[in-house]
Amino acid sequence: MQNAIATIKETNPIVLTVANNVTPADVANGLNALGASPMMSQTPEEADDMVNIAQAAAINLGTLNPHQRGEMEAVMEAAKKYHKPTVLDPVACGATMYRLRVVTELLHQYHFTAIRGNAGEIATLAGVDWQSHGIDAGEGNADLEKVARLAAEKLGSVIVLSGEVDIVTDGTRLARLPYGSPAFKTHVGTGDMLSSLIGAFLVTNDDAFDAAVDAVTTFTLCGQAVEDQRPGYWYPGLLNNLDAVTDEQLVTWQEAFGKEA
Ligand SMILES: Nc1ncnc2c1ncn2[C@@H]1O[C@H](COP(=O)(O)OP(=O)(O)OP(=O)(O)O)[C@@H](O)[C@H]1O
Ligand SMILES: Cc1ncsc1CCO
Ligand SMILES: [Mg+2]
Repeated sequence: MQNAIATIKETNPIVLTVANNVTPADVANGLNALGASPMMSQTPEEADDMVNIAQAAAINLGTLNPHQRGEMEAVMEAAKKYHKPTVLDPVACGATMYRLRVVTELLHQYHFTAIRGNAGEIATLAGVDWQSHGIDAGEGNADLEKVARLAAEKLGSVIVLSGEVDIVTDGTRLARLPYGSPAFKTHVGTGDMLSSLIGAFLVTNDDAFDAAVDAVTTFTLCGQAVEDQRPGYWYPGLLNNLDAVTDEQLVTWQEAFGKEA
């Protein structure tokens, strides 16, 4: 979509996030700065109503527990019923047997429009050998494009494999997006923010691949364009840029920061 950012700022789509308990404020403020309307809930009893009024839903596995799993299922049931786009953030899904079992079962039960994770998380979903490091990507020598494509083919979702270069693929189309900066790694939860922001962009475009490309491009350029990249200054700068960014500004930044990926 040509005017995805303007559309979000004009229409304020509600993005329901089943958040982890580490970064919910970051996710809410990131969505809010861009112009979307964040909403969080932990109660299965209201999941149907919540999804009904939301335009998209994001599920974050960060601090998964059995109660929250019930909430995730209730939200996904409602998303199916109301035809709302969904995003999964499979935080550290290979780190424990419990997470691996729950994510495997969730992916059997439900289809997600998009899935956003780091290399370790997407490799786990694709069934590729990789040494994750807790919530971080860790190390491996698999070809990340192949890993992302495999996951997309296996799950039928748009995959966003984030990192220094972000890879977006629906199994057929593939984009390598080179924007961003090391500062992203200094703030815990930038991945969680990106996952819920993808939810907002999915509302602007029926083509989930294009929507995910727009989301990644917007978020990473807003972070790269911050003048002072020191951790204590960078994060407020990121929020300032999400607040001020326009579709035109994005093109200007893309031309200024453009590099081969
Ligand atoms: N080395 C890097 N250079 C540029 N951008 C990066 C780099 N590493 C991560 N990013 C950006 O940081 C954001 C979060 O991606 P990352 O892969 O770090 O997620 P994550 O591991 O799930 O993070 P978190 O656990 O903190 O939520 C993405 O927008 C990505 O483009
Ligand atoms: C630090 C941490 N632990 C579980 S979730 C989370 C936030 C990053 O996803
Ligand atoms: Mg993460």
